[in-house]
Amino acid sequence: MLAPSWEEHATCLANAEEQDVQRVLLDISEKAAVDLQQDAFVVIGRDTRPSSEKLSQSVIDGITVSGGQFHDYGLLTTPQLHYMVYCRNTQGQYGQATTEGYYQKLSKAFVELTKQAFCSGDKCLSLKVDCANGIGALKLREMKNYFSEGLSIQLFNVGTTGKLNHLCGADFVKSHQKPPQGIEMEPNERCCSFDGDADRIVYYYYDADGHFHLIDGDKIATLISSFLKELLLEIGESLNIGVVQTAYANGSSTRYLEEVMKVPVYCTKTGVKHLHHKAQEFDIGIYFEANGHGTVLFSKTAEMKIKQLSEELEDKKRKAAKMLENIIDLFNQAAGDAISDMLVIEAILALKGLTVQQWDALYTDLPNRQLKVKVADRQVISTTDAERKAVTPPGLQEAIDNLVKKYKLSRAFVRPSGTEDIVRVYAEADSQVRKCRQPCT
Ligand SMILES: CC(=O)N[C@H]1[C@@H](OP(=O)(O)O)O[C@H](CO)[C@@H](O)[C@@H]1O
Repeated sequence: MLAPSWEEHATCLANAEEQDVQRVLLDISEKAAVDLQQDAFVVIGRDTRPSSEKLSQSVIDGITVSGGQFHDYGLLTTPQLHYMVYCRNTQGQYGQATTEGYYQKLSKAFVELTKQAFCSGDKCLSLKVDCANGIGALKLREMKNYFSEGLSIQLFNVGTTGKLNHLCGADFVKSHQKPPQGIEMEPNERCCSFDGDADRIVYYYYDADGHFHLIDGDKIATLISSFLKELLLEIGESLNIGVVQTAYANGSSTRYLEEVMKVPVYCTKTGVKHLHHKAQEFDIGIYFEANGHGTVLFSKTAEMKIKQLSEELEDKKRKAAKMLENIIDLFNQAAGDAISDMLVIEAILALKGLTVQQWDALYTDLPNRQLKVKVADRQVISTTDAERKAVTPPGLQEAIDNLVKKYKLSRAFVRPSGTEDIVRVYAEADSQVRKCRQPCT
């Protein structure tokens, strides 16, 4: 099963009285169609933090004393662990449940795609990757020989000296809107950052004038959506596409997707489980949080149709259908995955012949700020409309509305964080120049 739904189930359990646990478990197994007669099997993976080894051993001890079965993969990125579970739950149909299987599946699709971009075979992409001093560094190092034909990567912040996510990684780059420490960047050079467990990715570059440009999850979703839409147009198939975002998506991205690309956009609550579930409603569900966490899900119908067309169609149309087939294999459909997303993005840029600047120029982000505020009790704030409107405390939403209406293309919201004891405040508008009530001196 996919982890997001289990998170919900775990919350359910944590809130249950002891005597209710049995009933809750039965309810969960019914909803998730789990056969309780079957022997339990636990898939274990861990990251590079010193605590992970002990935690992992405790899980193994617990399973062993209760007579359960398990497979310990040792070091894995979070999305690789999701991939292993997905492979096992589909009896190997999705892929082979080994790191070798993961590397081969993704690399094969990537090399096939880039071969089409570089027909002469004499070109190769190059990219600098900030690994946030996390597990991504180990896994990319293991994997890079599998795709070296199409992409040459240089790894930074590989964990030999620096601390996990400290002054580096996708979250640092996104929230500070500046490059990580420890990476050497030349003007117009394409770079990306993973987060510590390699389930998020953001891109960035310095322009010739020394300005830093961040390309976040919204722009990643836009690049992917436009590529997939073009391919569907080419093969003449009208599969149902949906893009799923959260309230943190920049207003420019939503407008671009809806008004220029004519792709339907949906907003869910923050947290990848909400986006993942919504994306499952489409033939092709593209979901990304602005912070770079996301993937694309293809329905069984879409997958079968594309496979059939890649056999039936001819010439350019067949080529487009083949590309779609490889793109399906290249996306980790179990969870958002920095390695898989990186390979998808690199393949699309190569196939479309786009530079990082051209990709960035698809639309201009509205200036925005996101702050954390410590309050005595964050739960006094409750929200509605996918967390875009405050319901309580009374008067809060009116106060926000009164401020927001003074600015053009403006939007702001507050919500209690689901992961930290803080309230998050987000605001965007057409300009970041402060409007003075009094004439400025
Ligand atoms: C604004 C923001 O980035 N929120 C993050 C953060 O959730 P909060 O509920 O906002 O604390 O952590 C989540 C889990 O990593 C991630 O999915 C989400 O995008």
